[in-house]
Amino acid sequence: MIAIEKLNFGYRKKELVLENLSLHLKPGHIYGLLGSNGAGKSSLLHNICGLLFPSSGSCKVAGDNPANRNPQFLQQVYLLPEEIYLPNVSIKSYLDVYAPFYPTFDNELFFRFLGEFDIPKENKLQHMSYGQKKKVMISFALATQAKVLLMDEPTNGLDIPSKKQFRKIIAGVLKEDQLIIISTHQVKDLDSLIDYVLILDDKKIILHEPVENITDKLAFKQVMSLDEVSTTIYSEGALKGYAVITPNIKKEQSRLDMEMFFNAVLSEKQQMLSQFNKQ
Ligand SMILES: Nc1ncnc2c1ncn2[C@@H]1O[C@H](COP(=O)(O)OP(=O)(O)OP(=O)(O)O)[C@@H](O)[C@H]1O
Repeated sequence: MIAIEKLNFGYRKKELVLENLSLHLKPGHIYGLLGSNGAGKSSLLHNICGLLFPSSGSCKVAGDNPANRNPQFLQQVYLLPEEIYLPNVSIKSYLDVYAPFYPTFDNELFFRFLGEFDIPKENKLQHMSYGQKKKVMISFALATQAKVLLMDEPTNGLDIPSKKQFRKIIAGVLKEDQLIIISTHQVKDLDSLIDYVLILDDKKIILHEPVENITDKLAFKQVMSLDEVSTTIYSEGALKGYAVITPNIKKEQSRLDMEMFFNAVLSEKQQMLSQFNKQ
């Protein structure tokens, strides 16, 4: 569905933001795109949907080159941007104008999501808070049923109960022929939501793993003292003792702590990545 080969991209000629980046993504999955502030997540999403163009390399999405901006391609791809700016109209007028652009747009689904987010459908966009507007746009994005759905920091502006609601809604929407990428630096928000982790660092994708592979290779544990484990790769002080990541030699079951995993990959890069490159 997405095939990117040796992509180079920069806002200025001599300063690349993405360098020699290759990435292949399949439909039927929710990918979490993680990276520090300024790592280039938004730039990558914009290249995928044809709002920015690579300086070299190839980018194929749903069989098309996004840079061509073919109308048929654009109808299948939806980007929910990090910052949203909405016109001063009612929700209904917004739908009347923008929904027809997406042939697969489902009005019923839109109003169902709006209801789940507790947004009255008669509301005017100009009378809403930023978080409420974000919920309208998340509902709109999901109702497009676009084949490629890109969500850039979708949980920014949502309160804690709404983040939970967001997770619940996303978990129920994915279709087999659809692919969702959720980009964020608020790594915790992706817990129990995604099935693949992508980490963007140093201008490229340094990690691309299914969640179950991560917990197969690594064990996430709580210990009172670091002496209890001999093969710690990474540790963080926790309320009671330490949270640690070790190689999962005994094939123990543990739950992926997304935030700790992300911190560990950035701070113990070689050691963490080598766990996944072993045969
Ligand atoms: N319009 C622009 N012109 C010039 N440089 C830009 C522009 N937009 C972003 N950049 C630079 O490109 C780099 C990548 O930015 P990008 O917004 O893609 O990162 P990000 O991973 O999405 O960050 P964040 O998590 O903070 O949203 C940063 O160094 C940023 O300063």
